[in-house]
Amino acid sequence: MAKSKSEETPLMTQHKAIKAKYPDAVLLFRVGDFYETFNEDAVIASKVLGIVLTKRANGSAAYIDLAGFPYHSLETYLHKLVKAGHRVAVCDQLEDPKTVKGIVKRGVTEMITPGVAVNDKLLENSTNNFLAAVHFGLNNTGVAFLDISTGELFAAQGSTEYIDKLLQSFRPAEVIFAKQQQKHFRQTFGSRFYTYTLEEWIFTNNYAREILHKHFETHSLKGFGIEDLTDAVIAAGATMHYLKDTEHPHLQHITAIQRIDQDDFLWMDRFTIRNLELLQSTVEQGRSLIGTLDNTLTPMGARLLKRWIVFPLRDLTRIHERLDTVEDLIKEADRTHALQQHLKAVGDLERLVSKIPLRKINPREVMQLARSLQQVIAIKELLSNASTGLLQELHGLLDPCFTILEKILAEISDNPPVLANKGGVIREGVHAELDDLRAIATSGKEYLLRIQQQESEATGIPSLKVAFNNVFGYYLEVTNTHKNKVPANWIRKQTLANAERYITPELKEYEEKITGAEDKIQVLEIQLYDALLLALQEYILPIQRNAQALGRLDCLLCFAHNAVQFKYRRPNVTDAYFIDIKDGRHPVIEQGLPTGETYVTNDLLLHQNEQQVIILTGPNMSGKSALLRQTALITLMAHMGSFVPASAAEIGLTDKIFTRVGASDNLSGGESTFMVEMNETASIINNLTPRSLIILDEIGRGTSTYDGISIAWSIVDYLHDMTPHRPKTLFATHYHELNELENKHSRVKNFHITNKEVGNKIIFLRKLAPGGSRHSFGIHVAKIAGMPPQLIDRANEILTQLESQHIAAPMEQIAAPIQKVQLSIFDAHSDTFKDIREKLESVDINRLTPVEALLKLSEIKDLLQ
Ligand SMILES: Nc1ncnc2c1ncn2[C@@H]1O[C@H](COP(=O)(O)OP(=O)(O)OP(=O)(O)O)[C@@H](O)[C@H]1O
Repeated sequence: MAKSKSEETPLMTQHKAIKAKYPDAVLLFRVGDFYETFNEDAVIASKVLGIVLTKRANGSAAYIDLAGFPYHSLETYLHKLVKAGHRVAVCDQLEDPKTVKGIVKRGVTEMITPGVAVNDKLLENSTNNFLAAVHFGLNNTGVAFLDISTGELFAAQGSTEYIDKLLQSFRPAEVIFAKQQQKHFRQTFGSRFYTYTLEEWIFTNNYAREILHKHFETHSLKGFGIEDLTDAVIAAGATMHYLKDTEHPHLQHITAIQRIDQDDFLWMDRFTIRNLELLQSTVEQGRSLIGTLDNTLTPMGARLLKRWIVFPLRDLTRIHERLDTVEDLIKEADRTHALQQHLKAVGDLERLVSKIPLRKINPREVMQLARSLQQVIAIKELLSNASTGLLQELHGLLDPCFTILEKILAEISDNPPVLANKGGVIREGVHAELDDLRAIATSGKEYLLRIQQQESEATGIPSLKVAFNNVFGYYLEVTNTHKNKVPANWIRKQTLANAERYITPELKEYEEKITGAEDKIQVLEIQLYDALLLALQEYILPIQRNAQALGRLDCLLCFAHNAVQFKYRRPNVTDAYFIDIKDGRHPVIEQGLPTGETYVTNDLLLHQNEQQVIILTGPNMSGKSALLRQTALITLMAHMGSFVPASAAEIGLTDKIFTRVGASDNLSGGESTFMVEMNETASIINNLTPRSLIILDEIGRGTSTYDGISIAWSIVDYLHDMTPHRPKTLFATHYHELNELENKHSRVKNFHITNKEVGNKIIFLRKLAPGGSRHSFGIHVAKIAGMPPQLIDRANEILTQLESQHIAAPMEQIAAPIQKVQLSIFDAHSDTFKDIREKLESVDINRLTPVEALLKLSEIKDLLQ
């Protein structure tokens, strides 16, 4: 039949049909030895990958854009496309082109998105790659986090604030939710994440349960403790659905759902995780806590440590268990050293085992898995006489899986090739037929060498060689100098610049024998390898248990290592209501100090009944923020079961740590507005308990001075008067007016960070001392920063003038900001708030200084309570 005018090629018709199923993904379309992209995909690929964009004829239809790359570069290019935020569908040839007439069958074999990736190049060893699903229910929000590369699946539900904290802790590479909830998601969580929306029916209870029951082969989700958490179930179901949607049907390595329970962990909201720089520094090239503490030896340990940091324990027994273990590991130094040596030789068991059902594990990785299991034998042996409960538990969990280990070692050769079809994967002696075929292949090869020698002698061509290529198989190569010696019965196949290539009937006869054997060897080796993988599949669960146990052991060994290396001490974590730190240091700053400088240590006591609120003043750059954060970090580390940077520390059990930093510290992410600062502060005040620790760093500075003082003042008032909670609070400020509060409240104490003035220079002593400070030396810091001398002189002049003036504070300046403060801060006192304002209006405001006005305000409030 004649082609109609606009008819495209069959290849493009096939491409169009497949692309229609993946409209929002870049389709990598395998054609021979290349992955090609067409049309809009080609434009993207050429831009992102820097490959040439060309045009190609498409039958009698319009020309199309085209860009491609060799198939063996897939991983490299995939990485670039996904990192650039694209979803990629890999479309492979599903038949051998040699055996098919006409167009080869093709289909998408894998879809890669930022949150669904198993390719090594896309993954970071020490970081999980989580896909998250979020579902807003009627009363709760559900979330699930799934890492297909490790098989871990977590689920939780609760308030949006809780889910926000979990999102900050797990830092998913991609978040999915229902299309209809898009606006809600943006309003609640902003645009911090790479997101993708799915149809609403996927986020339903029945569908989620159906998909989860089927996958886990259960009738309920009780075993995972999430049966009643409908929104969490929906989210977990959505993640599993998404994996199947992205062409990942083999998920036997996802063996459980782990419930995350808010009450099990010391609570830190997302602002605290950010402000304390737990996972990431807030400044470019700065160090985070994880960057300092992570001395783990395995990827499992490194990933787990990140979770231990954002989910510190809240259970005294479990904290002590970890501390006891760290102490024991330090004491038993020889055993610890041996454990470390064996752990170093363990591969990424979690990710290796996850590749089994996905059929992505190569022979070399199978061998790595076996060698890791051999280390398990040695580690288990070393733990056999462990004295602490935790090490005994780990000893019990370790299982070298002897049967499969022996099978791998018996069947896979010592140094196998990466690709199963390359030959040499299976050892000799495993399969009789394979051995016979190998004998033929090798003797054939030896024979070819003999031919080479014989022909060389017969023709007198010394440089003659037998070689092979894919086009005409085995051939004889003769350099141009000896061309004239070639016998007449040789058939010339190719002429090169310096040589000619020939074949002979004898050569072809042997070639058939050898290649026949080699083909059979390849088929047999792949069969045997597949059978081994099938057997290995039965061991997914025990190997995962090993991986988890080794991850925990690694974290504990890391704590022991840090304790010795950084001179950390065991904290005494008790159920008291105070925090008493002796010679505390900031774990991150102290490691980053230039050589020769030492960190100035400080003692700090926060006590619910005596020293509940500390107002900390001192010059700019003196170390206020460092002291605040080190107190929070020491408390947090103690709750992780780690030793701490202090000579001694008594840490009362803490259930929540809140940190807030004045707005101008957080200029990134569009979160620098004063409103955000106030929202954050309001959310602390509404969530406090007697075991909470609050770190406030220059709260109120995001607005005018009077507004700021008023807010800071009323926050301290409020926290002090919060009976019976009395949350322990550290408040650093440049508002020296707040020092007045010590006289007003029994549990508010002033401290300052000392400095010394030598001539016109300030030396920071960084020691904490009782009493408030009156100066911030901001102008001095400006001078150090290199401001021009004229500017500095002028600033000093203005400062002197201001200090000598009596600045009256119009009462509106005090009252107005209070209106601005979120009403939620005054939730319990909303009537009081109204009364305060009435009383305020009756005062002759023009006569008062700001501080007097605030005292008045406070008095009025007290009166009304
Ligand atoms: N105890 C200490 N020992 C040694 N160096 C310290 C100590 N405390 C702080 N520093 C160093 O001083 C720098 C400034 O400290 P920090 O940011 O805590 O000052 P600050 O008083 O909060 O300043 P500002 O009021 O300007 O925000 C830190 O980055 C650190 O390098």
